[in-house]
Amino acid sequence: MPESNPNATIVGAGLVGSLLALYLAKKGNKVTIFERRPDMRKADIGGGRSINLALSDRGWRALEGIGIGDDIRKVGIPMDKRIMHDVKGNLTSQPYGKEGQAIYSVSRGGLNMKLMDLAEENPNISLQFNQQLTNLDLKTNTLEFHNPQTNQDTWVQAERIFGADGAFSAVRNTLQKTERFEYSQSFLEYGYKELTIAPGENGTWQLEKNALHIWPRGQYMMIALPNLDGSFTCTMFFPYEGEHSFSALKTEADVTRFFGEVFPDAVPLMPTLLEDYFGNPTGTLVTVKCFPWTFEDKVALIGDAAHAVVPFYGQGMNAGFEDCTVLNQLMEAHGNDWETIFKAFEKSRKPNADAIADLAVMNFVEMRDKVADPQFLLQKKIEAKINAMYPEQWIPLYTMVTFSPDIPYAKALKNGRKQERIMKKLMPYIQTEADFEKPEVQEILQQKMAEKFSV
Ligand SMILES: Cc1cc2nc3c(=O)[nH]c(=O)nc-3n(C[C@H](O)[C@H](O)[C@H](O)COP(=O)(O)OP(=O)(O)OC[C@H]3O[C@@H](n4cnc5c(N)ncnc54)[C@H](O)[C@@H]3O)c2cc1C
Ligand SMILES: NC(=O)C1=CN([C@@H]2O[C@H](COP(=O)(O)OP(=O)(O)OC[C@H]3O[C@@H](n4cnc5c(N)ncnc54)[C@H](OP(=O)(O)O)[C@@H]3O)[C@@H](O)[C@H]2O)C=CC1
Ligand SMILES: Nc1ccccc1C(=O)C[C@H](N)C(=O)O
Repeated sequence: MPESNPNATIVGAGLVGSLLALYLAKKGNKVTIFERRPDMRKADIGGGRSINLALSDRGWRALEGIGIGDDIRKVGIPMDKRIMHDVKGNLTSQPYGKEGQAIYSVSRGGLNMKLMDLAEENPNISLQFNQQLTNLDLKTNTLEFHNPQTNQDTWVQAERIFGADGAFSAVRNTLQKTERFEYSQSFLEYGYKELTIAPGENGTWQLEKNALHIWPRGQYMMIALPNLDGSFTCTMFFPYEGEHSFSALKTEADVTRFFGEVFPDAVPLMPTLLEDYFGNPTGTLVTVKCFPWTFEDKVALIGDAAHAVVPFYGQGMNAGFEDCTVLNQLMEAHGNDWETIFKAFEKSRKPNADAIADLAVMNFVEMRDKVADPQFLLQKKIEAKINAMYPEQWIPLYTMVTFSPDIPYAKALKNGRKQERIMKKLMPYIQTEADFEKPEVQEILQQKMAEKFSV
């Protein structure tokens, strides 16, 4: 029993679904969003487990496209460096980019609610909460939603459906049953747990505010991102099994002893450690790849539903927001020719989604292990010098991914691999920053750069 016939039906009012609605409405579409959860602005349910997120240039570009970049920037905390904490509490730091470049810690719930507010203000967007997609019939483009609060089911016949329903997407589940649909999911043998560093007196920050803090411990790590109220949200990435693992920490005494040994400078700042550790769920870490992302001119996957990546580059949402930027460009180029838009969308985005998936896994090794190695930090300083010498040809990988919204992820990955090969040749000659000036180093560098190295 069809109930309505909107132009665009979005499943999921998460970060990407809410932003997508604004872009679609801007292009004259009438949009209805169906969200499984209650309205987070009314219910005290927060914004999910990860309470802050790192927002960077791809994300900013998409937010600026709907005119809210400045509003969000006001409530974001710039983090211009990593600060590493060793087991004795000694600190080292590594800048993310050049002077003035930073990633921003923003509240996940705050950002999602802001996007929902804007969507609700728009007369062409309707938001429906407590509507869980339970069935999708691709022949008739009919969606079935279940409202767990009223126990009622609703059927909606849609013209065009966008699956923005996250890493465990129900829309994708339906596409999986179509012919030749490629799908893979791969879980890390690690989970994550969110913990808290409390605010200091009068809402001050007990660690350096404008930094992302890392406690790299080889096979595992903890990180902390600042919040506006002076607290930090910590995330512990830890194996499920093994000597140092979730399964090995069973009692309060286990947790107190282990954290005291491996994160001694953080523990005194974490008065709710035991409450958080035993009260918060252990999250899974998954990469999902699939293809195609679209079905005829009727259905498209977007955001995590199309490409869930592990969180270690802080790019999942940024990549989903970039999907919206690209879709918007395609709507501008092709008007209402949705078949062309969908085909071009998946063709352009798929290689980039695959690349950020690989980059994210690589960044886990960098964060939990390499950043503790002085030789790695030296290499990063040398790369900054090469960048200063060859600003057009040599842009550090982190900068290409994070601060260069025009360089596709796939190109960044390819160039990053080339750079790594060159660094492997140079670093054996370099023990200090001054060694960069050595003639043999300069000679190898010039020779490699001459071999047609361009971004
Ligand atoms: C620990 C962690 C840290 C992260 N940190 C960062 C970071 O710093 N920077 C960054 O860019 N990214 C980060 N990410 C990734 C980021 O969270 C995701 O990429 C982003 O949330 C994807 O947005 P989305 O809208 O596609 O999916 P989601 O945010 O998951 O939204 C999906 C929405 O769909 C709804 N939904 C699900 N199923 C149904 C259904 N059947 N019917 C109706 N509605 C449904 C959900 O309730 C939800 O509201 C992190 C992820 C994790 C796990
Ligand atoms: N790439 C990654 O490693 C991960 C990414 N994310 C992304 O982070 C964002 C928000 O996270 P958050 O709000 O915490 O998400 P949630 O974990 O709250 O939401 C995901 C929902 O998906 C369902 N689900 C199905 N299979 C699994 C599974 N194996 N593990 C966990 N959940 C599963 C659960 O629904 P039910 O309770 O009905 O079974 C769960 O409530 C989302 O974008 C999500 O896509 C989240 C986790 C991992
Ligand atoms: N937001 C995150 C969530 C989980 C893990 C890492 C991040 C990061 O942002 C890491 C940052 N880009 C870094 O490379 O230091």
